[in-house]
Order: sequence, then structure tokens, then C-alpha cells
Amino acid sequence: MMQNKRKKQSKMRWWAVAFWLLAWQILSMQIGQEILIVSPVATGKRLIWLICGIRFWKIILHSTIRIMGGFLLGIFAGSSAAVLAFRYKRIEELCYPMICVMKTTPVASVIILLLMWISSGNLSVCIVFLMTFPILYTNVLEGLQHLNPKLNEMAEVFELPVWVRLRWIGIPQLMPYIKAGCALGIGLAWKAGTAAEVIGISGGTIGEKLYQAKIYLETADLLAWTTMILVMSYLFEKLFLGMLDMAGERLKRIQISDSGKTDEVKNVPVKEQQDIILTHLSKSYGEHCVIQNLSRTFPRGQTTCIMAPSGAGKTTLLRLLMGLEVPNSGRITGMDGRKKSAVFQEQIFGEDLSVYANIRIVRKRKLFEPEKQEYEKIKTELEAVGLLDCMDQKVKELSFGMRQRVALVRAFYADWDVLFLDEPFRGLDRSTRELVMEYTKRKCSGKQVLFVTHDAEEKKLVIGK
Ligand SMILES: Nc1ncnc2c1ncn2[C@@H]1O[C@H](COP(=O)(O)OP(=O)(O)OP(=O)(O)O)[C@@H](O)[C@H]1O
Repeated sequence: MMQNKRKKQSKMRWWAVAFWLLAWQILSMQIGQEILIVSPVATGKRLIWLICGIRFWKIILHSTIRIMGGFLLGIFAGSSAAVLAFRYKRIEELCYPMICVMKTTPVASVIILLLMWISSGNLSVCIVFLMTFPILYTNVLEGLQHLNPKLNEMAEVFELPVWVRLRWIGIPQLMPYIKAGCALGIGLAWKAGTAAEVIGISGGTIGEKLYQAKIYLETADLLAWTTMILVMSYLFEKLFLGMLDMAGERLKRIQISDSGKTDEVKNVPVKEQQDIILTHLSKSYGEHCVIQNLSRTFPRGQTTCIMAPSGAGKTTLLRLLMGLEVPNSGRITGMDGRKKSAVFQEQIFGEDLSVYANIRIVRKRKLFEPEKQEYEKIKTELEAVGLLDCMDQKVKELSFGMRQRVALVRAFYADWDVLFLDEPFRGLDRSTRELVMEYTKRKCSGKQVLFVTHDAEEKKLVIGK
């Protein structure tokens, strides 16, 4: 259905191109002066004649290397500067006026200014660099500022290493911003690059040919070379964005090796169980005091249920225990050095990653080459909560209740000493809820779990009283 629609759309586009070519041909025949408006047929003939010569390809290669070189330098430097500006406020403040100037100064002024300092041969590289840099800087910085903080919190709780955060959480979120910047940058690179070649009259470039066409009033030449610029710009955009897409998809995937090795999980000694003790704990948001002078002990090796009215501060308490909030006063003991896992109140996932990848990344071991065995293990867990055959589906394609079950499986799959469950059975129908509660009860047995719920029946079924 979707493919048919795309085919139809592409067919329509070709018809539109044919329509404008025909209009152009008719107009040029009406005017009848090839110098003023050369016909598409004459332009096509000239282009074919040019394409047949080796010199043509040398010129194209020469300009392409310079323009694409400037573009690659621009995206690399722009993205790196954006990361630094995001990390250090001072750098962002320092870059701000420079970026504003780079964005607003007319290209012609920059070209003339640069011509005073550098040779015309290097002019297009510099101009393209200066055009691409602010675009990538702005886009990547915008992307970094819109990174989902909840995903960061998830990474904190599961203590994911930096490279895992970068590969499976950061880059997938940044990719749309990078792609948009590159698409805009490539178009501008060809326009500004060839303009620099024309003004600088750099030898052996497309720009020089455009300049000569103007001097000798060779309108067919002018349009033939312009057509080539359009084609190159279009091809490079498709090629570059296609490569980015491929790299993005590769980064998101986790290869599953069928090495047949046995799973050598070293039995990590279980951290000695401890009680979690809250002493005079208080937490306020501005004037609003959510938790006041709370002292409580959550015993080791047990599931403790936390029930209180909506807005009483249950989620805030779990966030304090997970280290995502800092108390205003009081103390929490018994959490130091213990591995945490959680089903969060919000559903926090790498939306574009598969269910398998979302679950797999919280167990950091051998991530680069996970065993087939690991895959089967996760599959079995998912089957236990009624999720058959959704391992390779993207999380964003799942229903609310399915996502909730994936969150639960992920929480149990991580290595953990203490587990926080914040209303984990939301969005489940009665029979699925019973299945999932039974699974939860089995997994929690003998371990330290803090379980927030509104439902007395859930409490009874999971902790048995
Ligand atoms: N980041 C925040 N900034 C300001 N106020 C907040 C913030 N987070 C929570 N609160 C406030 O703290 C109070 C307790 O919120 P919390 O989410 O902990 O309640 P809850 O008991 O989990 O509620 P529910 O059962 O409805 O999920 C609420 O009044 C809420 O508005």
C-alpha cells in the first residue's frame, strides 16, 4: 500500500519534470534567441558533448574534492564544537556571536574577504567549510539540548557505560538533527562552493567554466554546467544521507553470534543484603514539601509494598532511593554500591531500538558479540509475560501494555541488588495482569524490591499479604 503510494508519487514527480522541460522548450522556441534562453534540447546536446570528454570529468573531480572536502571538514568541526558548547556553557557563549556572524554575512562578502588572504585554489574549501560549520553546529547543539533526560536517568540507574549510552541512546536521538543539517549543508556547499570558484576564477573548476560561459555568452555551456552542479548536489545528498542511514541502523543493531560457546557467566558474588534505612528524610520542590521527616526501614530480602494516595510522593521517594533526586535533609543508608534496576513510572526506551536491544543493553556483558544463548534467554522471558515474536520489533511499534511488559522484563534481566517497581502493571487486561503478576512474584522472591501500587489486589498477589 505504502509502496504503491510512493511509486505513484515518484511517477507524478517525473511528469512534473517533463511538464517544465516542455514549457522551457516552448518558451525558448517562442523567444527564438538562443543567447537569451537556450532550449533544453540544445543544453542536453551540449551536456552530452561535454560528458564525452575526459577534461569534463577532471573538472568535476577537481571541484568535487574541494567542495566535499570543505563540507566534511565543516560537519566534523561544527559537530565537535557543538558537543563542546553543550558540555561547557562558556564555549557556547563564546561561539554565539561568531555563529550569528557566520550565518548572516553574505557569501559574496566572505569570498572577497578571503580572496585577500588565501589563494583562489583553496577558496571553495574555506567557503564551504564556513557555510557548513554553523549549520551543523546549530543542529547538533539543538539535538543535544533536546536529548530525552529520562533516557539519561534510565542509563544512570542501570549504570550503563559511556559507550553504550553513546551508541544506543545518544546517537539514535541525534541522528535526525545530524541528517537535517547534512541535507541542508550539501545543497549550500555546492551553491557557495561554485560561487567561490566563479568569483575566484579558480583554474580547472566548474566555477571557471561558468565564468567563461558568461564571458563568451555560451548560454548552453552555462546551463550544461549548472545542470551538472544540480546533479552532483542531488547525488551527493542521496549518497551521504543513505550512508548516514546505514551507519545509524548498524549502530542500533546488536549482532547475534552463533558461536555455540557456552555462556561463561562468572558467578558474581551476591552483594551482602542490607536493610535500606531512611532517617528523617525530607524533600521539597520549591515551597511544596512532598516528603517530610520520613523515617522507615525497608528490610533486606523482602518485597515491600508502598501504598499511598495519588500525589503523596511515592515516585519521589523511589527517585530519592535511586539517586535521581537529592533530599533536602535526612539520610538514606543501605544503597551505597548496590546495583539498581527499575520499572519507571514513565515508559523509558530507546524508541527506535528493537525490544531485544532495549533489554540486552542493560546487561553490559559481551555486548559487542552477544551469544545466541542470550537471545534465547530474553525470548523465553518475553514469552513468560505473553510477548511472543516481538523480539525484533521496534519498541515504538508496541502498545502501551506491551511496552509495560518489556519494561518489566528489562528490569528483571539487568544485574540488580535492589529493584524499584513504580506501578508496573498499568495498562494490562485482567488475564495478562495475572500472568505478569505471577511472573513478578516468582522473580522477586527472596530479593529486595520496593513496589509502588494503588491496588490492594496487586499487593496481595505479588507479596502474598
Ligand atoms: N520535578 C518536580 N517538580 C515539582 N514538583 C514535583 C516534581 N516531581 C513531583 N512533584 C510534585 O510532588 C508531588 C508528589 O509527586 P509524586 O509523583 O511523587 O506522587 P505519587 O505519589 O507518585 O503520585 P501518583 O500516585 O499519582 O503517581 C506532586 O504534588 C508533584 O506535583
